[in-house]
Amino acid sequence: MAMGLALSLTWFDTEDGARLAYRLRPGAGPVVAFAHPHTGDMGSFDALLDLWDGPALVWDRRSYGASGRGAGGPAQADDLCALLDHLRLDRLHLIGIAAGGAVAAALVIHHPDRVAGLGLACSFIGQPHDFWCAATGEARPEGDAAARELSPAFRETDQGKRWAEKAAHLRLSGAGEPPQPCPVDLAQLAACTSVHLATGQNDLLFTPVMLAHAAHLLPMASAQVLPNVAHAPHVEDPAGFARWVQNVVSRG
Ligand SMILES: O=C(O)CCC(=O)CC(=O)O
Repeated sequence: MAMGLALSLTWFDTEDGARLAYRLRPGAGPVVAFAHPHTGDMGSFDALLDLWDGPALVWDRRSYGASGRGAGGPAQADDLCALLDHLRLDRLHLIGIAAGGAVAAALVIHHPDRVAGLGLACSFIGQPHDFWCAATGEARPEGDAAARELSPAFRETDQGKRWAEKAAHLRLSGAGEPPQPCPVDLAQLAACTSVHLATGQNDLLFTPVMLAHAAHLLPMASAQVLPNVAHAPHVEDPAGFARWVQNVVSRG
């Protein structure tokens, strides 16, 4: 069952000169594209993609991992749209984690015909964190990235330590800087079908209470709390996360 990504690293040049790194595993059935969070790059899906053996696309978002910055032109969702055009992927399933969720949601709003099913995990959905704190009365957690984003037990594991090293490396390399625009209008998203929300039971950043508020704002969406994980469910529990992704794909 474990296949990893069959194809090696490939590159796509945007119009403004950002060289984007991606991996595509083709095959029968719908492609699922995974948009990574601010604390990771496409490599953060390695364990998940050892379990998920269907067609898949991952890429380093502009300025993350191996991808360049270009002249700072288009919004992030435009990068994804250009990549999909280049790959001739007319329609796919799209999963966005944390900040990757804003990219995924923005693509769906502007190109609803291209996305068969949208899954947003641990995502502020393009709103500032203060928006969710004000709506729920919850506060921003303290501490470093690992303290804010990982379950306490997972932090102590080798994978947890590797996650923290990668997050620190990305921060030092200026990944995500300057911030790239990715506006998401929740009212527009509410008009989209096939939206699925999730967050980790232990997520201190996008808490289960915030998830309930998001489900209130997006009443057409399904909402699920993923057990025993925090803000990086794809890394903490790849098998459980793969089951949620399968659910998104099955429900379309
Ligand atoms: O922008 C979001 O939805 C969440 C931002 C965040 O949690 C940082 C990350 O992507 O890891």
